Amino acid sequence: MRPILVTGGTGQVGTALQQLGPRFGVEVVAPGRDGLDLASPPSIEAMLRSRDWGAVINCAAYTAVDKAESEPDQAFAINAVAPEMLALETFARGVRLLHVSTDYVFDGSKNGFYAEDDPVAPLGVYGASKEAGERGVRAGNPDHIILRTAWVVSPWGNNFVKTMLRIGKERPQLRVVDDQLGCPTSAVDIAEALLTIATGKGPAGTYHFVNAGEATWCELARFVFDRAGMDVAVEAITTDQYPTPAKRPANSRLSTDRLQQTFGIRPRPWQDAVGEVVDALIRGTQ
Ligand SMILES: NC(=O)C1=CN([C@@H]2O[C@H](COP(=O)(O)OP(=O)(O)OC[C@H]3O[C@@H](n4cnc5c(N)ncnc54)[C@H](OP(=O)(O)O)[C@@H]3O)[C@@H](O)[C@H]2O)C=CC1
Ligand SMILES: Cc1cn([C@H]2C[C@H](O)[C@@H](COP(=O)(O)OP(=O)(O)O[C@H]3O[C@@H](C)C(=O)[C@@H](O)[C@H]3O)O2)c(=O)[nH]c1=O
Ligand SMILES: [Mg+2]
Repeated sequence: MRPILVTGGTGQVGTALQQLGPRFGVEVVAPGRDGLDLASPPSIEAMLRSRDWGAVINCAAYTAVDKAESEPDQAFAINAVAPEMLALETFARGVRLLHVSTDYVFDGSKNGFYAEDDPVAPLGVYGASKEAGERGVRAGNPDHIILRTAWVVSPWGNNFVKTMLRIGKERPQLRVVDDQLGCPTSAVDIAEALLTIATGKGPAGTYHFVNAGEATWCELARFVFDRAGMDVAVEAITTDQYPTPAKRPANSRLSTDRLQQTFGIRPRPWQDAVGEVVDALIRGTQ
């Protein structure tokens, strides 16, 4: 297969894609922001023109959920404007675009797991910017895959597991919200799904990929300390007791039925995936 271009090569999913590329027998080219700046249309155009790409995977994003509330222009520039430009540029070259999106496009009011066609209604700027990005991708390139995922963890970059391990070392007691339900997901598993799709022939459209099962942030925190063998007491609190600039959905569990049926991808339980991440962080290996 021709090489795959990955944006956001220094991020969690971008790093995982670089690591997995060889296993799929494909060259993954994954520049960081200095090699490909999504805020710069000429940078995007030049990178698209530089090689005969087999597919483009957009992993770059403005992911600071709370900060986005006070920086909406920056969030929309990277999460909405740039993906539409990538869609137009890939469409012009006959290249498939795989775009990673988020559970935060939903408002959390559903009882149960969200399907791809459920109505979106983001609660905050980050979610709104990602939702706008989805529309830009659909409008700009019919040959797109929008892969929504959630609660990404890995040994790299910033994520909830790393935050917990860090503050758990500083304090023997933590308070963590127990009324937001979601699907913790490993960046490595997302990368595997993306490469399976990118190197296959399945139909364009919107899909959900998360690890199997569900958890609250509090349950996830307790799992992490248990796995790490750390004696940290985690107090379950409500969202009201932990005020943040951005509102987050109370339920953003995603159903992966469509992806399983279409691509035969079977997500493993989040406990297996997150356990692997915790083990790697404790060992200091990646
Ligand atoms: N993290 C999560 O929990 C979730 C993430 N997602 C989505 O998954 C995708 C991947 O997320 P994840 O790997 O966690 O993200 P990270 O925050 O780990 O990485 C984001 C990447 O985007 C890059 N980036 C930001 N701004 C620019 C820019 N102007 N030009 C080029 N690159 C830029 C960052 O570069 P730099 O290092 O220089 O800042 C970094 O490489 C994103 O689309 C995100 O919205 C979906 C659900 C959950
Ligand atoms: C650090 C901390 C957080 N929390 C709460 C705040 C929040 O409701 C929840 C998660 O906090 P975080 O800020 O780590 O997670 P957050 O940045 O909201 O994570 C999201 O990131 C974006 C990019 C996504 O796309 C989402 O899928 C999701 O992964 O935990 C506590 O209750 N106690 C704590 O000590
Ligand atoms: Mg965060």
